[in-house]
Amino acid sequence: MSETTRTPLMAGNWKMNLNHLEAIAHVQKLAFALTDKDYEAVEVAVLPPFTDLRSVQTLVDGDKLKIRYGAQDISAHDSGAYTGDISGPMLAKLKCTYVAIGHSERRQYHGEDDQVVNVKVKAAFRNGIVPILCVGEGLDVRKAGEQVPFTLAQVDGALAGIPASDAEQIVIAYEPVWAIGTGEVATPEDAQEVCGAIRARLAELYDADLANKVRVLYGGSCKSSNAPGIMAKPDVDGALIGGAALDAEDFVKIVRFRDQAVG
Ligand SMILES: O=C(CO)COP(=O)(O)O
Repeated sequence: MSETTRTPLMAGNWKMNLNHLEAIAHVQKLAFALTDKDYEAVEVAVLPPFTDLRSVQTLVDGDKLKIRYGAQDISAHDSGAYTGDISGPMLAKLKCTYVAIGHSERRQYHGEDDQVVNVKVKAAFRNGIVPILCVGEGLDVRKAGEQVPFTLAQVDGALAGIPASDAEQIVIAYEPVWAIGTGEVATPEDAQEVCGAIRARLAELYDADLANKVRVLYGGSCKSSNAPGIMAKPDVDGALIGGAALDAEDFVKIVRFRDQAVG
């Protein structure tokens, strides 16, 4: 399938890093470096910890920055007795564009399964926030060669009951768990295999038009040195970046992946 109209999304997942003051400094660095040309070519987003979001919003609003931002998780519920949770209406009030859902660290450390991910995807859409749905296999699954069926089962689970009018806006990030924070990046071919399979599944679940609209990202040890090769693949429409997103210079280089030779 062609990549014709999809604008790549480069989203920095800060995970549990940078307090609200560091967040302001970091976004200022990005804002200083990024140009209108960058924003025309690529959509740029940051996903800071909850405690940073108000500061980031104030900076982005006040200076009319073109950087988008979002959260790393969302409650399945819109309000009530859910101690420690943050709701969709709260994120919408802070003008979050995106929310990451089902990140492997949430699945691993917080026991989130496909059913939980599904209700969180619904909560995001209910509140006008675009989910960045994270999927991907662990090393054992990869070694067994089962990465495609495993990842597609996660996609099926997350999208159960989601109408096409919502699904066409979703972003799906393929993040093989064995590549996250390990320095062991997937090859461009590995990324294409699963990202292409995800798009084909969207065409089956919905239709080819919708599948052609949805951005499928790669995540896992993505850096400026390996981004050009991975982004050159037809079904990879950007990246979800962890460690390298904390380095403003490298993150900006990833945004400018087209300026670099495919290595
Ligand atoms: O989990 C990730 C982004 O969500 C990827 O993390 P790293 O880029 O640090 O491997």
